[in-house]
Amino acid sequence: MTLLVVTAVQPEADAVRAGLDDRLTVTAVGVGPAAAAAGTARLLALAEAGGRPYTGVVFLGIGGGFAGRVEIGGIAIATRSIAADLGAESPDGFLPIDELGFGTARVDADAGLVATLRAALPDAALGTVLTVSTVTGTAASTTKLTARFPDAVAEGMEGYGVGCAAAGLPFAEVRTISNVVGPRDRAAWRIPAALAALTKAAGALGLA
Ligand SMILES: O=C(O)c1cccc(C(=O)CC[C@H]2O[C@@H](n3cnc4c(=O)[nH]cnc43)[C@H](O)[C@@H]2O)c1
Repeated sequence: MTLLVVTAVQPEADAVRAGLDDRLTVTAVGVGPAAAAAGTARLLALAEAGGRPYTGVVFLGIGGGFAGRVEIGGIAIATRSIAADLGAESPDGFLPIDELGFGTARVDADAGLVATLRAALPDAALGTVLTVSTVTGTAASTTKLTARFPDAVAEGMEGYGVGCAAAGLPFAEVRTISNVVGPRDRAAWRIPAALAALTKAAGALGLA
């Protein structure tokens, strides 16, 4: 498989590069679903136009972990990436786009990629990884998300966008945990620990 490996920002790409073998390239495509989708789609299109198409896409980056599911410094492997805030607000609560009939907020991870990643990262948490445009920062929002997505293990801002750009190519999202999803506490973020775990997680891709 010729994998395109993408991250959100350059420090993540640098951490991933430290764990990758030379066969794979890694590119920072930007923060948030729109930038990540656009950047990933451009890289895929350029490779295809150049006659050297990628055959799979993996996003690696730091993320927030849901309490009790994955610890800070731990690793989460997405079984699916879901845009948690893609839909409509209503007096009766949030209506996901899937219920509105305008498409889906969900991208399933490739089973083969997930199996490879799980084998290489046996301690990783497995489950839904949520994509948001606004980092969750209150207990109330956290409660709403965990009620809607009881199998959510982590939260990020790019996975769904990258999965959309993959457009049916095998896709996977891996998050290393920098913080607990909940009331904003910037001082509690452990970005260096999450970046170190990214380097470890990247080594798994050499098996893909
Ligand atoms: O709130 C802050 O002061 C703050 C400080 C440092 C970083 C941020 C971010 O918003 C980083 C967003 C960036 O990192 C990913 N990420 C990491 N943790 C989370 C999270 O709990 N929820 C969503 N995204 C997270 C994200 O994918 C971005 O690339 C804020």
